Amino acid sequence: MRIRIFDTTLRDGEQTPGVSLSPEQKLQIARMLDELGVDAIEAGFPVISEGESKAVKMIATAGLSADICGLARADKRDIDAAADAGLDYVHLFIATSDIHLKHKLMMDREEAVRRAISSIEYAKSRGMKVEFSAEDATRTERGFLRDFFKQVAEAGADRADIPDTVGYSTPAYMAEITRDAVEATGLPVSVHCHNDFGLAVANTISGLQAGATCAHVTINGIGERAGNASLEELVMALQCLQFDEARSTGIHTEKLYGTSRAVSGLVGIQVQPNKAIVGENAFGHESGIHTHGVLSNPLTYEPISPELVGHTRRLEVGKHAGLHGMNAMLGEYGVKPTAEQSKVILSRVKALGDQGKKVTDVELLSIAGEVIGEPGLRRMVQLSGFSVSTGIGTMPYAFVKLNVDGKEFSATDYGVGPVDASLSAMQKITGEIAEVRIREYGLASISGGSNALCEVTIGVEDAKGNKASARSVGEDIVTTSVQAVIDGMNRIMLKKMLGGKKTRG
Ligand SMILES: CC(=O)SCCNC(=O)CCNC(=O)[C@H](O)C(C)(C)COP(=O)(O)OP(=O)(O)OC[C@H]1O[C@@H](n2cnc3c(N)ncnc32)[C@H](O)[C@@H]1OP(=O)(O)O
Ligand SMILES: CC(C)C(=O)C(=O)O
Ligand SMILES: [Mg+2]
Repeated sequence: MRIRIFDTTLRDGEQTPGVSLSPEQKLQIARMLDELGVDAIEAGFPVISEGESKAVKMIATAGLSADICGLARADKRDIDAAADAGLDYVHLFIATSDIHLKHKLMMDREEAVRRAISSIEYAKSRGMKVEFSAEDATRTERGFLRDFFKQVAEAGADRADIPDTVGYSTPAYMAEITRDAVEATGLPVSVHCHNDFGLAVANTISGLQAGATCAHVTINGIGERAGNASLEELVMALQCLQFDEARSTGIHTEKLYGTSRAVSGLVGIQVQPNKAIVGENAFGHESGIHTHGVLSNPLTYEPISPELVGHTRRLEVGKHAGLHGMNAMLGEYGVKPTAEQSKVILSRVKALGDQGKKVTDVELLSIAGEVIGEPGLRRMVQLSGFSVSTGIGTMPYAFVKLNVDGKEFSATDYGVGPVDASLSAMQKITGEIAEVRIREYGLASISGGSNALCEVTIGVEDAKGNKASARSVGEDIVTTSVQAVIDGMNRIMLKKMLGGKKTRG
C-alpha cells in the first residue's frame, strides 16, 4: 500500500520554540521537500502574520509537485487568509477533548461540532479541499470522537486527521481510534503524532497499520515540545522493517541525510548525534567487536546501508577500539603497521581514551608514526601563539602564530566577532602555505550554563579539491574553533602526504 507523506516541517516544525523562518527560507525548504518526494507540504498558518501569508503564497505558486496546504482554525478569518494566500487545500482544526473544550475554547461539545461543520462548509464554499483535525483526539472521549468524525465527513471534509496533540497515546490505542475514524468517516485518514513520550513514530505506524493512509511528519522530528514523528525514521521503518503488509512512500531516501542537514542549518537546531537514520553516529562505530563485524559485513551492526539514506559510515578509535578497526583506519591512509606495532599503537590509543580523551584520526596517525618510526606521520600544523581581543565599540582582532613543519608563520586580522577574526587570520596563513580554505563552520553548545562545552565542526578544502572535516570540543568557543581548523589542516596535509602510497610498515 502507498502511504501519503504529509510534511509539516514548515508549520508544526516551525512552531518549535525559538524557530522562525523568512518567506525565502520557507520556500527554500519547500523546494527541498518537493525534491525529497513528499506528497503534501503544510506550508504554514497564513493568518498568523504577513510574512507567513507571503511565504504560503510563494510556496503555493512555486509550481511544486506536492499538494500545498495551510492551517486554519475553525474561524472565517483564518479560512479567508488561507484562500487569499492562494491555497486550494486547507487543514482545519478544532479541539475535541474535554480539557481543551472547557479550559481553552470555553465551549461544549455541541458548539465544537457546530463550529467544525460551519468552518468546513465555509472552506468548501471558498473552493478549498479540507483535511479536518480533531485536536487532542487521543484525550477525547472515544464515543464523542467517533461521532465528531462522522459529522465532519457528513459536512463535506475530504480527509480526516487524528492528532495525538500531546503525545499521550499508546500504539494500541492509536490503532483503536484509527479504526473508529476510518469506519465513521469512510474518508482517507491521517495520523499526526507528537513525541512527548518518544512514541511518535511507533504511534504513527500503529495508526497506519489500523487503516490510516497518511502520516503527518517533520524533518528531524522538529515541532512543538518534543517534536513530531520524524519523516526519516518513519519512512525508513516502513521501507525496511517487517510488517503484516508492505507500505511504501514516494520518498527518495538517498536525499534524507542532505535534507536533514539543510533543514537543521536553516532552523538552527542541531541534529542529536544518536538520532536514528540521520544522526552523525547513526552509522559510526568505535567498539572493536562492532568495527570487526562491520568490516567483514556491515549488516552485522548496521540494519541498513548508510548510502540508502545518503549518509556515510565512519570508523573511530578510542578506548573501545580493537585491532581490526584501527588497522582498517590506518589502512585508509596507506599505513600498514606490523602485528606487534599495531598492539603498541592500540595500547597508546586506549591510554588516551582512559584519560577521557577523544582520539582523532590525525592523532592516531601521529601515534602510528612514532611507533613505526615514520616521522612524517605527525601533526604538521601546531598552534604556537594566539591572542584575540573583542568588546563593544571596538573591532574584534586576532593574532595567530602557527608552526608548520618547523617553520613559523603569523598573521593578524579583524572580523565581525572573535571567532571570525581568528579564523580570518588562520585563513591567511593556511591559504599561503597550503591553499587551504575553510568552507564550512558549525558551532553548537553541548551542555547548559555559562561554562557550557561547545562543539565546533569545520570543513576545509585545498586548491586541488582535497577535503577534510574536523570536530573539536572545548570550553572556549574561540580556541575550540582554532583547534578544529588546525585538526582539519593536519588531516588535509596528511592526506596529501600519503596520497598514492598504499602500504607501509
Ligand atoms: C496544536 C497546534 O499546533 S495548534 C496551532 C498552534 N499554532 C499557533 O498558535 C501559531 C501561531 N499563533 C499565532 O500567531 C496566534 O496565536 C494567532 C494569530 C493564531 C491568534 O492570536 P490571538 O488572536 O492573539 O489569540 P491567542 O493566540 O492569544 O489565543 C488563541 C485564540 O484562538 C482560539 N482558538 C484556538 N483554537 C481554535 C480553533 N481550532 N478554532 C477557533 N478558535 C480557536 C482561542 O479560543 C483563542 O481565542 P480568543 O482570542 O477569542 O480567546
Ligand atoms: C493543528 C493540529 C493538527 C496539531 O498540530 C496538533 O494537534 O498537534
Ligand atoms: Mg501538532
